[in-house]
Amino acid sequence: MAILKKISGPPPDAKQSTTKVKTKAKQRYLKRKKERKKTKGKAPVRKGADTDVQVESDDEEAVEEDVEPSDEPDNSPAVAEDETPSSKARKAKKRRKTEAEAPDDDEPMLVDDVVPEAQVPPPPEEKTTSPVALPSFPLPSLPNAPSKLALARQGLDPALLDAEIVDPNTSLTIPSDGEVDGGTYLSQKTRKRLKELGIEELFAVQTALLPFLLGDASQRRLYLPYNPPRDVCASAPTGSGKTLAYVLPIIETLSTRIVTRLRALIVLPTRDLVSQVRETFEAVGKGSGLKIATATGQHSFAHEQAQLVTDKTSKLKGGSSQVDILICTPGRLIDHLNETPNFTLQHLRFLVVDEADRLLAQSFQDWLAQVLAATRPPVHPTSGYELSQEGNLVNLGKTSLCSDAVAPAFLHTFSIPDIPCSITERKEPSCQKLLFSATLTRDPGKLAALDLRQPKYFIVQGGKASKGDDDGILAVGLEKFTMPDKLSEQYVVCSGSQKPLVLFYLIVTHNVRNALIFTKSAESTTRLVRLFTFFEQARAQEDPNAQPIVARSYSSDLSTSERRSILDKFRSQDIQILVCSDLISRGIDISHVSHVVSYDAPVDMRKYVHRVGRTARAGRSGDAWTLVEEQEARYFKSMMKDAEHLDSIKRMKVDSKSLELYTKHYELALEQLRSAYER
Ligand SMILES: Nc1ncnc2c1ncn2[C@@H]1O[C@H](COP(=O)(O)OP(=O)(O)OP(=O)(O)O)[C@@H](O)[C@H]1O
Repeated sequence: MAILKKISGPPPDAKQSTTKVKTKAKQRYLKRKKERKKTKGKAPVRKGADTDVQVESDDEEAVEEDVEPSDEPDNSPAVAEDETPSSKARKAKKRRKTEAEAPDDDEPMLVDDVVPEAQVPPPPEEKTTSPVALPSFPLPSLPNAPSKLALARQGLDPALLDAEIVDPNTSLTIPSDGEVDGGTYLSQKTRKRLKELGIEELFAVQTALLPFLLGDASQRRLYLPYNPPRDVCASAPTGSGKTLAYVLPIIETLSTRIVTRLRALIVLPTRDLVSQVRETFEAVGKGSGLKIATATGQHSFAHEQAQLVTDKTSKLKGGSSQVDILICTPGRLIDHLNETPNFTLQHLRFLVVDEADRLLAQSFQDWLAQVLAATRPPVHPTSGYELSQEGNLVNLGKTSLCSDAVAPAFLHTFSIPDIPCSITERKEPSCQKLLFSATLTRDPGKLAALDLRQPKYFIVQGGKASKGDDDGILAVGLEKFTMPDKLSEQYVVCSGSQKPLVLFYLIVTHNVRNALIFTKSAESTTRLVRLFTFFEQARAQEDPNAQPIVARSYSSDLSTSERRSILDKFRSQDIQILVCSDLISRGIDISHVSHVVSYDAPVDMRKYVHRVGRTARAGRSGDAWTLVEEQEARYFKSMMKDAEHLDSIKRMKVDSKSLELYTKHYELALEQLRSAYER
């Protein structure tokens, strides 16, 4: 605005009025001058028009040069001398007439009021020159879109630039016998155990993590108070063996323990996952002597307490753990932290957060902050001892001290005020955090809550990316999700009313016998299972040779024991189709799942990745189908496009003619469902 004002000069009104004043004053002055001349009779002869013009012109110049002389001509001595009374009267009459003829707005502008030329501010340039066009400025335009690389770099955690990008096809054969570990860093005993379990080689994520966690002998110790270990964040596709990537190092490191302390804590989002991970620990750690427990709320609190601690009566600074490894859900963990006497996390050597992005989003009782606080020594220790006046150490009776039960980093809690000694030296807790997920967030803001210590990132991702180069930065910065190698993905667009029929058609025509079908809610799982059961009955009635497919629902509506029984039946293939909510979209490992169907399309890419990841696990092949309602198609495609995944998912067409084959059975099933709900 300021610039515009400057350019355009004073407002037009002001300019006009200045011009007007000058012109009229000039006119009046010239008139009077003429009169004076006439009166004096100095020019009795009437001049020609040309001469008149000339005179006027001369006078005008004089006025231009010196307005001051417009001092009342009446007062000029020459006039005063020559004036007769009659001419005076005439002049006065003329002046009155002139003033009367002047327009109203001229009223205040008497000759006396004319601003002398010298005082008039110089006229702005525009007045005399032709109007100048406003300077033209370039039109505003959008800046160039930042490059992908620039976007990827934005806000990138510096630790991510140092991320190790692992090729998903990397593997390492586990040597059978003998002392040579073949670069696996696994003990002979563990290797033997793995062979018994049918595991012949390490998968990509395992080949990267084992050397990092076990390679350096000094880092394998239980306590590292002066050289605390670096934390680890691992992102690898679904079914790529992340569980063994932490189970193996934990078992190898803890097997050296002499006394039982809670040294590994594994936090998982669901009870089902807790049971599954426990099975892996038990299978691999068989014969290691390590004690494993779970806390999920499946059993009574007292029962769990009895499993976790030996002594609930006296207060022990170092705790009294009965277990080496605890696998739990966050809610129950907090309950034990707050209410189970002698349950302590001070000895933790490993804190594993599996499905980390999901757990970080879970703010239940601020569980993470509480857990992290429990692994750190208190800032202001309250010693259970004080010095008597005689200088003796007096036990205040608050705690029983058994020094070898206290973690080194917590020893200073026993220091006696004002007496410096070696145990007052601050030591770091030895707890190493290990984070895992197929969709691990790389947002430093979200990971900040974990207070990671020099985190080392491992990213299992295909392509030509490698550490530090542009592709590597793109790979880590843009959160691209990697799918299992042998996963084939398709989607079908159909109307909402035809969706169940399309699903049944696909199941029957593709002879699907091991499938997980995901719906959006627990309630819709039940309804869909009922409809499918009626459909199968209708089909069996028409064709006695047809083997009805058994489907069951699996959701949070069921009790834990019911869920376990259903999962067992599905694993043993007594149930062929499990219609489930997203409760088991993460982590659940059922090897024979051949198809995953998203009956209700997932609303975010993370959910999609975890759902489809229930098939094509551990190098097997699998199919993922997504049923997309017509009105959802645009959103679904844009979601895929944003994730740079649209090219990998193919559209499958199901024409209405094909559906006619089963329309009769479907309508019958619908009828039965309606009457079932009416009942
Ligand atoms: N080295 C290996 N050799 C053979 N099978 C393996 C190996 N490592 C893991 N597996 C098997 O691969 C399957 C998938 O492993 P796991 O459940 O750990 O995958 P994940 O990466 O945790 O997947 P998700 O992200 O879905 O939780 C399991 O059945 C596991 O037993």
